[in-house]
Amino acid sequence: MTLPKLFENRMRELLREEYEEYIKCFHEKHYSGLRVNTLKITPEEFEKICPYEIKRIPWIENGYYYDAKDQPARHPYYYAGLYYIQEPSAMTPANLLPVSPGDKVLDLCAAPGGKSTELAAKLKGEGVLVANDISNSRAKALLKNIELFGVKNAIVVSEAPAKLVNYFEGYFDKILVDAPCSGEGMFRKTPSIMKNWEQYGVDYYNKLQKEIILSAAKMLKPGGKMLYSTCTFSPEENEGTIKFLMEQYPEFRVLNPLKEESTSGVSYDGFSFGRPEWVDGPEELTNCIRLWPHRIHGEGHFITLLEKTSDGAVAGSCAENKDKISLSGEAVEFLNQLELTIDYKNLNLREDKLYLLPGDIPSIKGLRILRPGLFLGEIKKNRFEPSQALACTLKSQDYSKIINLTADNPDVVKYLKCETITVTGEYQEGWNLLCVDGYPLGWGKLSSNVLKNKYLPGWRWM
Ligand SMILES: C[S@@+](CC[C@H](N)C(=O)[O-])C[C@H]1O[C@@H](n2cnc3c(N)ncnc32)[C@H](O)[C@@H]1O
Repeated sequence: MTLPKLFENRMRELLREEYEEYIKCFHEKHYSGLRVNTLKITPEEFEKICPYEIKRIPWIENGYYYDAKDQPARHPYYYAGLYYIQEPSAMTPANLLPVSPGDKVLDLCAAPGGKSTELAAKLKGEGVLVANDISNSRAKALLKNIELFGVKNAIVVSEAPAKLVNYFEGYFDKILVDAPCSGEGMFRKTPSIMKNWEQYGVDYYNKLQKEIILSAAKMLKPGGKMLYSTCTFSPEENEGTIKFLMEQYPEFRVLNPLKEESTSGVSYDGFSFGRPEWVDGPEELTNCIRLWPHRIHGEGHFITLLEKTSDGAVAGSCAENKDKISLSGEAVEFLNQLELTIDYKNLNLREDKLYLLPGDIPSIKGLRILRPGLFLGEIKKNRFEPSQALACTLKSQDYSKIINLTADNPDVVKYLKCETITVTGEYQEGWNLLCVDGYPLGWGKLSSNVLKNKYLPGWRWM
């Protein structure tokens, strides 16, 4: 692999005696990882059913290395949302932001959702996650991952951060800013990023990062915590951005995230700290974390946990759901059958689509919203069609009409390819939830042993 000369020179200057060791890692393979979705399964349960070899990532409780030849994205468990494929270092930011159930959380640069899905898992369905990405096409991928993961309490948005400030000033308890960056930490895994680095350079991204972090700062509650991360090494984009934030907003201080979290069973060996001297910045920048590919089994990353200490902006008042609806007929009948807590005052009907909104949120009218909450289904001429997203939030015990197949049954892949399947056995007619080894995949409508396929066509197995 040929690295850009300018990059090599910069790295030699930064790393000095460590440079040779760093450069050697380009001759080694990169590591593949998956992160277990704790909304659906515990790591211990997953270890029992995982059909291929996995090994714990030392610093991520629900993260595992796998061998690329095993292709976990082509297994029915992937389609059941049991895990997310994610580079091991990229698991660290969401892991180190201390999110608790009930928090109001913003993921400002969220697509395709690698970190949002973990933040949602930490919320355990309580509180709200606003997952945003400025790119509409990338936000669509984000939406898919949020729904596949079975997240009930997310709003998916595609907006410029500065516009969100008008709606959410001082509102969030926790914010993740996984900023667009020059991607130096990913050169080994995705060499094509080098072209981008040469075309745009560090300064282009640094300008964007400064704009984004200032908007994020305004949306954080006093006492709230914000985690800033990149997958690049350059001091300007990392310590430099944090120094800039602290000059504009002196109420921010840098915390040591490794001291914040309970570290039982987790090893942070190989983590490096921030370098204030690289940007002539304050000493507390040593609390930042840098992951180097020659020190851990993962790619390059940078992480800073910040706290907003003093009184800043005041949270906007929460809007009532003014579009309250009274539901009747099939929709109510269907929803009443589910073991799903539905606060009926949070139901919202937009055209023929029925949503369950997260409670306690400001008005979001005027924003580009991909999902205002959990999409429950469509009401068509008084008939109710449950959605794919709803299927993904359920556990098999939440609904009585279940067709459960084992992962090695060829009908599972047939179903995921949107084909009609025939079932034999004692099943009830109507809407059935098709499961693989007890984990829901999607809906089908059963009539005389023929299951009409209702799997979302856009998600089908290719
Ligand atoms: C590093 S990626 C995010 C990866 C994501 N957090 C994940 O874990 O899957 C950065 C994202 O920032 C988005 N982005 C670029 N400029 C932005 C801006 N001005 N505001 C918000 N997001 C932006 C990009 O579309 C991109 O999806």
